Amino acid sequence: MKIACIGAGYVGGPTMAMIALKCPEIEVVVVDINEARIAAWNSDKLPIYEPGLLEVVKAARGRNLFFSTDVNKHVGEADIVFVSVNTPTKTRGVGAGKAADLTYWEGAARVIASVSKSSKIIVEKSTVPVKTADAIEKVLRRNCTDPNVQFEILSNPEFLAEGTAIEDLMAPDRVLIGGKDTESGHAAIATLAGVYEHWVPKDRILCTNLWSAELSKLTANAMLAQRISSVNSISALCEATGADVQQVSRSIGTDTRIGPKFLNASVGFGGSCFQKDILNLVYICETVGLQEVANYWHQVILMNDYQKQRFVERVISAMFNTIKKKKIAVYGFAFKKDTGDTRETPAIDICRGLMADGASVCVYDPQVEDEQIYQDLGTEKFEWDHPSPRSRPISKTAIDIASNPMEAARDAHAICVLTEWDEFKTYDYQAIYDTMVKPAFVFDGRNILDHQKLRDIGFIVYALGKPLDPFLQKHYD
Ligand SMILES: NC(=O)c1ccc[n+]([C@@H]2O[C@H](COP(=O)([O-])OP(=O)(O)OC[C@H]3O[C@@H](n4cnc5c(N)ncnc54)[C@H](O)[C@@H]3O)[C@@H](O)[C@H]2O)c1
Ligand SMILES: O=c1ccn([C@@H]2O[C@H](COP(=O)(O)OP(=O)(O)O[C@H]3O[C@H](CO)[C@@H](O)[C@H](O)[C@H]3O)[C@@H](O)[C@H]2O)c(=O)[nH]1
Repeated sequence: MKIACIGAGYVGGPTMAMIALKCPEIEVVVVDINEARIAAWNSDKLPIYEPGLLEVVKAARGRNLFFSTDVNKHVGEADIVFVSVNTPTKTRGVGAGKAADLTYWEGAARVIASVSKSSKIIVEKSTVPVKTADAIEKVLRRNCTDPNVQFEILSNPEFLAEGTAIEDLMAPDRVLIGGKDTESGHAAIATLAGVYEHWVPKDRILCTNLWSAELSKLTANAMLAQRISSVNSISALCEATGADVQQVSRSIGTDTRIGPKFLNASVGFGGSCFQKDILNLVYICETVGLQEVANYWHQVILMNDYQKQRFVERVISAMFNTIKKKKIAVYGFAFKKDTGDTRETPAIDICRGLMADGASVCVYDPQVEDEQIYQDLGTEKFEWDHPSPRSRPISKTAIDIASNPMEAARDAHAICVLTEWDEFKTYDYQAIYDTMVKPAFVFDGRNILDHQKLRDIGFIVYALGKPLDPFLQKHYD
């Protein structure tokens, strides 16, 4: 059997590496039009940072795992074609700002149709709107000239999270496969399930109809993001009442009906998926006339925007309502720990918000490349991406990036922790404090530091969703 995967990104690369590792008898080729990305997959400096990924790639690469730019050849030869291309939010035209842009998906489908000489199973790995399989089937059927070639389309959404992709792929909570309720549909589902059964227990492989699988992916992300927005809304209430959001999270999370995960209050959720997929869900609801349902889910995004804005305002008011010309160290730019990915990271809006008030921001992140930070802070965002008028592009010369945490904090008035990197917990904060302007502030947007220890050193500490430091209360009560 030969598998080809179109799209060598955060999903295509790791998922195919895992399939190749676990199924040595299957040839797996990941193809992409981006030559630099393919070259990086063939090197020791992979295009994405993901713990454990290099080991998995090295174990299978050259044996039964290959990365190539020859899309036509490998797709043409494959029995199963996974499509794992990007499906970003549409930026213009009908549905701009909400609907998923399926240009890359349709492009992939046209390539598959044009190069196929044998029947294939086409697997939707990308996150797509409900009913995409229908549209793709039409494109495939109308563009394939060989009448003997049949396509069976399956939906097999991916649930891995960045930073834990290898763990998630190694032992997934479930693998979801949606297909048609026909004989050929069932056969295709069985073939794909057979691939996963090499390492995933059968009872974790869920089979549904196509539309349930497509909708389940959007719903899972909406529900996960909704938990974060819910707990973030409570973090604001905690600060106003003297309750502690971590205590509240623990108290409610021990109720088995609620569960403990995804209840960490934060500066807001980021990443390439949550906002995009909720906007997509909102758009689907609107197009079928369910405006109240659309409004309900849209509120999850509005609460996320509010949380980022609230953090910026907290920093400004704590520092005597002026941060003009004050150096502020930002620890962490990635949207979460253990990844170098910055797509939709809350750090963009927060850095811009601080700089809009005149602060001189100095960023330190253990994984994010400097060029990425310049690009993220310097690029105009779309209207639906920056409800705060403060979120304006920043010129490269105004952005300061440090290569280590000491350098970032030297002569700074404050440190803002925006990503929960483990290494931030291990620093010598006494040494850092000694180099800072006094009063020295720490704004812990992830609640990862030892706040009592920091207070003992002399820092004024703001911890998200926790009772306010008496020093800060003077300025708010
Ligand atoms: N990032 C995640 O954690 C995650 C998790 C689950 C699902 N998803 C979904 O998976 C999909 C892919 O996400 P990603 O983060 O891997 O995106 P990505 O942007 O990292 O990778 C997509 C790749 O597809 C390539 N591509 C686009 N059109 C192509 C074509 N016609 N032929 C060959 N290559 C083509 C691009 O060059 C790019 O390298 C999205 O739909 C996303 O919503 C992402
Ligand atoms: O309690 C929490 C948990 C997460 N986050 C933030 O939420 C964002 C998203 O985190 P996470 O979901 O762990 O990472 P993603 O890689 O975006 O993964 C999500 O999006 C993927 C793409 O669809 C799905 O496959 C995954 O199942 C889903 O978790 C990050 O900014 C986190 O810091 C919080 O603020 N509090």
